[in-house]
Formats: sequence, structure tokens, C-alpha cells
Amino acid sequence: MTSCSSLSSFNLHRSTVTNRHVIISSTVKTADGNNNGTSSSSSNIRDEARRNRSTSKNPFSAKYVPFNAPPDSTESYSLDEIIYRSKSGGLLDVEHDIEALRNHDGAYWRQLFDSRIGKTKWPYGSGVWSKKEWVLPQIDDDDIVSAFEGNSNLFWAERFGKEFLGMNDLWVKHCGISHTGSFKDLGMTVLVSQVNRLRKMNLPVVGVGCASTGDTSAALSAYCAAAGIPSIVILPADKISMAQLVQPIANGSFVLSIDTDFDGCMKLIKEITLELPIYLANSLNSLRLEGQKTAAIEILQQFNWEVPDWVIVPGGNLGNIYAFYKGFKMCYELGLVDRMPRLVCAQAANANPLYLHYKAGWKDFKPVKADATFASAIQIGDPVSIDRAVYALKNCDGIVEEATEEELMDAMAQADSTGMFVCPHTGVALTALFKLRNRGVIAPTDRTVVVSTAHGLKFSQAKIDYHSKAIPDMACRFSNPPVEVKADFGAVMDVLKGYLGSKAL
Ligand SMILES: Cc1ncc(COP(=O)(O)O)c(C=O)c1O
Ligand SMILES: N[C@@H](CCOP(=O)(O)O)C(=O)O
Repeated sequence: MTSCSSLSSFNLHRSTVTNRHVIISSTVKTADGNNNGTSSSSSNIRDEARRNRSTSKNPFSAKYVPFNAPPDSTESYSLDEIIYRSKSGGLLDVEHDIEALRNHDGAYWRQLFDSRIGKTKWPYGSGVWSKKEWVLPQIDDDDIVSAFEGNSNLFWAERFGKEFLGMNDLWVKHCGISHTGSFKDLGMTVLVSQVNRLRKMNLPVVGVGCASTGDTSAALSAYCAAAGIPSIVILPADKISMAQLVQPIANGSFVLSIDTDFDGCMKLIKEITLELPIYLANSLNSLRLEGQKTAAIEILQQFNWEVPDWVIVPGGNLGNIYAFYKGFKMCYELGLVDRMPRLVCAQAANANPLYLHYKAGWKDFKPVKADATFASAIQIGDPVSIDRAVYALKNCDGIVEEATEEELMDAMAQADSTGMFVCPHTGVALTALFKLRNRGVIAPTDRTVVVSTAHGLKFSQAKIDYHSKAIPDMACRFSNPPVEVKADFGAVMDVLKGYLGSKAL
């Protein structure tokens, strides 16, 4: 099973990381050819954004409201407040001034978002900030901390779809091919940017902290390091991959390895952030979801604003399934598209509280004790966003599926055998797809998007175990172990002839 070894093998030194700017070596010229920078010999894209800052009043705004509040609720908070829960202890949501956004029609928004793709203009070169008006409309461009995340590949899974599922319109949204190797970058740019703003306002935020199964911590540490903000990450000892563990270490986070599971770490960070000036970076904090929802908008954009029939998302702490719902819903409400896709949330059978809740007709949610799974980033038994996930799935005729260890590893290996290199969580989502196709719920011609959430390279140990057939009680049907051959021409030729014979056209 994929796991990290003891932290003691690392000699940890915290370092000071200074804020860095991207320097463009050439001088900025005006249309008439004159230099127009305030600095004489060099300029950067932040300076340029500053110079071009609009002087007209910003018509857009957003605030925190209780999640799924009754229509007569007046409770709301500024995004500049440090608050994670409503008065009643429920979740919060970021609510945009929809009427202000509605002053423009769908065609306007489609054109605006499309016009920003593929450029380096600060901050719109990011797939998240290219939708800034829908994300954090009031933040100054100067406060944004971005690695130009998003704009991830939407891969047409031609061979995988055809050979394994008889499908011709299957796509994989590679959210894991990203700055720190997972979709968490999308939310973290938003959260860390807001923290940057709060610190400039002298609000009491000394550091930012999270509990993590590996990906949130990687994203938090990278974005904090880029901005020179201290980060603290709380990890369940021996339950995340080595590649994930080394990310916050390399980025200078203060790393705590704790002898508990993710749910235990989450409980701790919730308590800690109430006591210390550490800002909470987990998706309990609804700011994160504002960034993550842009992946849904991006999918529509990549399909030239046509809506897919199905979108399948692996679920753990369950913020992301709601983020996808919210992204699609905003596009629908604001007239960019004319319908919603159906969402599927896929869980590992070893960590399946949402699946059990769905199967019980959404009655009496009960957290579970999550068992070890190769999809280690979703080994979560008590998801903080359960209410958000249930709301999302109920409102889009959604489905929940589960995948056993063997199913998810086989699905991952099958996808890899067609040229992908996906993580085990994507294997969970692909298993859901197999099951729904086999039951005829998803039709062969349905346009379907599977969301791939992390880079496969973070989980190479799981793949090594699979391809070495080293997993107890697993047939590893699609394993492809290397063939050991003597350093002898004849022996190599024999092996190659046998191989080519088996592949003859
Ligand atoms: C790789 C990966 N996939 C899927 C998920 C599930 O996302 P969520 O917690 O938002 O449900 C996570 C984190 O939980 C993750 O790190
Ligand atoms: N998979 C996550 C678990 C925490 O999720 P979050 O979205 O609430 O931060 C991780 O990588 O830590």
C-alpha cells in the first residue's frame, strides 16, 4: 500500500521564502512605440496590471451566507471576515450578487472568458482568475497569488472509451496535471490570495493551516511559499504517498505528522484554528470552492459551451462535487448554457459514507471509520461537506457509486494501458463509469467527462505494487511486469519474437 515513511528521515529546516515577481525582460512599449513603464528598464505583469487598473466602480461583489439558507435569512458576512461557520454552526457559502452578474447576458460572459484563455495577462492567464468576476470579484489584482493554474487538458479518451466501454464521446478532465499535481491548486490560489489581502489589511493571520491526505497540503505549501506566508500542514502519519509528503517539506511548510487518520487531523485543525491565528485552508472554508468550481466552467468552455450528459467526480471530503455543481449551476443561471449535466460522485468502498447515505435514501447520515485504500487521498470517513454534496446531487439527479480496491486498481491500469497515467482516485471514477455503462444508465453515445483529480506520478508506488502483482488477494489482471532477460542477443531475440507474434496484425 502507498505510504510515507517516518518524517524523522528528513532533516527539516524552515526557510524564509521571499515574494517573487515574474520579470519580463523587455521594456513595455505603448502603441506609438514609447516606453510606458514606471520603471525605466524592466517591468513585470503585476506592474502592467496595476497601470491598466480600471478606475470605474466595480459592479460585482460576493459575501458569505449560511449554506442553503432559507430565503428570509439575512445572515451574511464580508469575505474579509475570518469565519468558517454560520451562527447555527452550519456550513457557509460564497454568494455572488447574481443580479449584478445578470446585467450581462450569457453571450457576454462566454466571450469574456474565452477572450482571456491562453494569454499571460495578469491575473487572467490563470484558468481560475480568467473568471475573476465570478470568483472573488472584489480582490485587488495585486493581492492575487497565482501559478496560472487551471486551463487543464480535456482529453478525448478515444481508445479507452471504444475498447473498454463501447463509448465514442468519453473525456477525461485532467485537473491533476497542474502546478502541484492536483485540482487543489484551483481552490488554493483563491484562498491564499484572500489571506494575502487579509494580511495586508493587518488582520490576525500569522499562518495558514490544513489537515490533509496529501494534495491540499501540497497546494497550500506551494502557494504560501510563493507569497512568503507561513503554512502549517497536519498529515496522518504513514497514510500519504512519499511524493505528496515531500511537497510541503520542499516548499518550507511546518509539517506535523500525527498518528491518526485524516478525520482525526481534520478535527485537530478545526480546534487549532479556533485558538491560534492560523487561517483554515480546508474546503470547510467555502473560499476554496470558488476556485474549484471554475473546472466546471472550463469543461463547458472546452466543449464550446455545450453541456456534457455526465460528469463523474471522485469524492472524499466532498467539497469538489459541490464545487462542480456550483460552477455548472452558475453557467446555467446566467444563461451561458441551457441545461445542467448529471453528476456522479464516486467513492472508494473502503471509505464510502456518501455512498451508504445515498443507498439509504439520503436518510440519517452516519460517518464511517475509513479503511486504507489505494485511493489514499479520499480515505475520509466523516466528510466536512456532506451537506453540500447531498444538496448538489439531489439537485442534478445525481448518482453515487463505489469502487472496491480491485476495481479501482484495474480501472486505473486499463486507463494507463491506453496512454493515460491516472491516479487511483481517477480509477474510482472510472469504475463508477464501468458500472453505470454496464447497467445501461450511461448510454454508449452519452457525452461523459471523468474528472481526474491528481497526477499519476504522485501514486507511482501503487502502480508499482499492482504491476509487480505484489498486492495480496488481488489478481492484478492488467499488470504488465518487465520481462527479465539474459544479456544475450539470442535470448533477447527469442523474447522479442514471441512478443511480436502475439501482437501480429
Ligand atoms: C486526488 C484527490 N481526488 C479526490 C479528492 C476528493 O475531493 P473532495 O475532498 O473535494 O471530495 C481528493 C481530496 O479529498 C483528492 O486529493
Ligand atoms: N484530499 C484532501 C482531503 C482534504 O480535503 P479538502 O478539500 O477539504 O482540503 C487532501 O488532499 O488533503
